[in-house]
Amino acid sequence: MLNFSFQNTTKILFGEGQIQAISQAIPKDAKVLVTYGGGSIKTNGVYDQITAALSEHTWFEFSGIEPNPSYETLMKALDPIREHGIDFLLAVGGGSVVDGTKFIAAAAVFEGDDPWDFVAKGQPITKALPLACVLTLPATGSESNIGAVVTRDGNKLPFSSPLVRPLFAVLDPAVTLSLSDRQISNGVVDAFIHTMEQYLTYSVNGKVQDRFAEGLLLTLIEEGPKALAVETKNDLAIRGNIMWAATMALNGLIGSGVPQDWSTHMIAHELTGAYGIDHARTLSIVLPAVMKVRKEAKREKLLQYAERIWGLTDGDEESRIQRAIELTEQFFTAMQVPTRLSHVDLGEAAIDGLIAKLTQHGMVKLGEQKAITPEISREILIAAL
Ligand SMILES: NC(=O)c1ccc[n+]([C@@H]2O[C@H](COP(=O)([O-])OP(=O)(O)OC[C@H]3O[C@@H](n4cnc5c(N)ncnc54)[C@H](O)[C@@H]3O)[C@@H](O)[C@H]2O)c1
Repeated sequence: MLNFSFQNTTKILFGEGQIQAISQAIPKDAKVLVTYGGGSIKTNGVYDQITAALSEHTWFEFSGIEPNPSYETLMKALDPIREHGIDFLLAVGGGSVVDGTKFIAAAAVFEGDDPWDFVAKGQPITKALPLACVLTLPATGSESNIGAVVTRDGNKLPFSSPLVRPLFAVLDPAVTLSLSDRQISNGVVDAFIHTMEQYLTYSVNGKVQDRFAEGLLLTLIEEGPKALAVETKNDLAIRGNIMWAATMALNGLIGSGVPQDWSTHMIAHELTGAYGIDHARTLSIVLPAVMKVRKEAKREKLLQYAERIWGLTDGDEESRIQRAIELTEQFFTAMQVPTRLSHVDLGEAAIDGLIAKLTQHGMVKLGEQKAITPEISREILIAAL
């Protein structure tokens, strides 16, 4: 395997009732800003649990962080931070709220002209307010990683810094019971594709990473559909397995010491940026096409994936790979997400604009071998039609 250094400092507080643990986990003298989204936490009891847990803290709130959080919304949080001398951020929500809060944490103490510079221009983040989170939607892994994605004027861009890694993350599977089927699907598929981005590359004999990744993929394939089925959807053990799988899929562990792809994400971000399609639903469209177009470069891993995930050992290599891609698409369909651009009413006419945006965003050498040029991205989008 490749050399690596791995450190994940986020303390995980897993299990039912763990929200109350934030009363001890946040310093008593902190001035806390609780950040959240559109208010689902007010109807599912999470807000009340936060209020009870913070009864001895000084805290304020900032709401309205939307899915695919926007720069404009996030910048509004800087006023209450300055006004109240906030020195600790608690994100309560899904990946959008956690990502948005990471941006706020760095923007609040940014010393340059415009915080967008650390997103669009890669200006280094040298400080950030401490943050932690209560996760309400298992999907992104943002709760214990250093990444975030923010959108400005249709440009959806990632940034990362160890300084924005949450100090702790509460993972209570019970808070996911209020999720809609659509959000459950999105979360399972997002976690699945995070795993694939770090697994389906080329072999460096990283046996531990591969088998951890395969364990996550198998868990998501086994438990994902159960979280949608009427008889099992409220089963907390199923929710718990999905929640922990999603965290583990993108906390740095399975990606350490192995090549990583991320072309599916970079191409898919343009679909969200341009058309506002849910993150996971863009990934489920792009990944099968990446598997098809990059079949040769990924051959060895595709065969391993076919055998270990789908039990495919009969037939020639080509037919096993083909079948593994079909089964991946069938899994996505079972999870009720689209697998073609046509499923979201997009056709060939959209492709020029998406390629122009990718190029504008510097996404011109994507993939584990940096071999995916805009021309190959075009092939991928055509394969996804
Ligand atoms: N930081 C990372 O490593 C990383 C990785 C992948 C994706 N992302 C980004 O994360 C964002 C997507 O995050 P997400 O998939 O977690 O979804 P989300 O945070 O956008 O939430 C989706 C919807 O679910 C609702 N919701 C959340 N929890 C709920 C609950 N318990 N009950 C009812 N409704 C609830 C939200 O209000 C929202 O309307 C995208 O912007 C994506 O690009 C970040």
